[in-house]
Formats: sequence, structure tokens, C-alpha cells
Amino acid sequence: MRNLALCDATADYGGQPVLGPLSLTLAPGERVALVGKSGAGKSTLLGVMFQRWQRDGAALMPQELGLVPTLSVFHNVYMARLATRPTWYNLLTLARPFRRDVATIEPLLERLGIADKCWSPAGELSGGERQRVAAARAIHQGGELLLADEPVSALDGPLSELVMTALTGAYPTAVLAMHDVELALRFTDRVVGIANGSIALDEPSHRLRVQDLLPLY
Ligand SMILES: Nc1ncnc2c1ncn2[C@@H]1O[C@H](COP(=O)(O)OP(=O)(O)OP(=O)(O)O)[C@@H](O)[C@H]1O
Repeated sequence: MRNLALCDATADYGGQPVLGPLSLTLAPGERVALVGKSGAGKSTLLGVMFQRWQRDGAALMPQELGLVPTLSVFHNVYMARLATRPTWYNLLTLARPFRRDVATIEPLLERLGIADKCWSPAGELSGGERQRVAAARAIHQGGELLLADEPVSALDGPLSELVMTALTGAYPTAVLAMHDVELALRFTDRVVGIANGSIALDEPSHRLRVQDLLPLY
């Protein structure tokens, strides 16, 4: 993967500016945490990145997850590769999944502790279970770059570690909006602090302590 760069990126909602102009370069293999208080512009920045890099194969795990509640967990995860399969294959999968896809997806669900929910409708799961389904879908998609918006906000200690390990292990390069700054420092190698739609801090994680990030909140 080449360097990915945003140059003087801006965003507005109905003409109201909320982001930028902001410039940021991502190097291949970098794991970046976006931190900052609620409303600072982290989701908007991830949205700008996704718009810019979707065609290069970027995967997005949005804050609202985007699951289809009436479909099973299996089918929600399967959807990550929908575009890579022919229509007839996808239609048959709706009625009766192929064994090879089940053999790929079940171990992933197992790893995230939700294998027992494989055939349950996503709408019948708890918030933390739904978040793990969305993580499984992002992992199943695969690629070079993951953009994830608060990927473990509904999970407690050990489960958030498990999901962060799985997500960051699946993608060489990642940008993760995080509200848990301690977790952000442990799982990323660069922290970008956002305040009022601008970059207020950009430092290697190993140079930062939790208290260094407090002024952003
Ligand atoms: N759909 C929208 N319409 C209008 N304004 C919006 C919309 N989405 C976000 N905003 C505004 O844009 C600004 C940035 O919001 P954004 O969701 O990017 O922040 P955030 O840092 O991701 O917040 P959080 O941590 O709460 O998710 C905020 O002032 C917010 O009110």
C-alpha cells in the first residue's frame, strides 16, 4: 500500500463547517487512534477517509454498525464479501449457505465468542454481541485499510481486548476512533487528537501517557 494522504480536507453539514481544512498522511502499516471529545469530528473525519479510499478497498466499521436485523449473524458477516461473489451464489447463500463459507465464518465467530449466535437474527442480539458481529464482518472483508468508529465501545475489559486484537491483527493499516484512551495507547502506534474539527495533537503512542490526552477532553 502506498501512503494515503488527505490534503486540506473539509466537511460540512448543510453548509455548517465541522471539519478542517485538515491534512493527514497515513503510512502503510500504521495504526492510528483518533481521540477527542464527543462532537470533535472523529466520525466525520473517518467518513471523509472512507469516501476518499473506499475505491482502494478500505473497510469501514461504522459507529451505528449497519447490521441487517432480520438477517442471521452468519449472513451479516457474509455480506462483507457480497461484491466478490456472483449474484446467483449470493441468492443461493440466502436460502442455504455453502459449506465453505460456513467453514470460514464459524471459526471467526468462535474467536469473537459469538459462535452460538451464528444463526440468530442480528436484531435479537445484545449491543456488545452486535458490535462483535460488525467486527467479524469487518475482519471477513479483509484488505489493507480498516476505518473503525468506536469499535469496542459496547464491550467490557477482556472482550474489548479480544476484539481490538482481532481487528488490528486482520488489517496492516488502521484508523480507529476510540473513547478509551488507555486502550488506544496500547493498540496503536500513533495518536491523532481532534478538537473542533482540527488536529490538535499528532504523536507516536509510545511518547504519550493517558494524562497527556486529557486536555483534549
Ligand atoms: N448528520 C449530521 N448533521 C448535522 N450535524 C452533524 C451531523 N453529524 C455530525 N454533526 C455535527 O458535526 C460535528 C462533528 O460530529 P462527529 O460525529 O464527527 O463527532 P465525533 O467526534 O465523532 O463525536 P462522537 O465521539 O460523539 O461520536 C458535531 O458538532 C456534530 O453535532
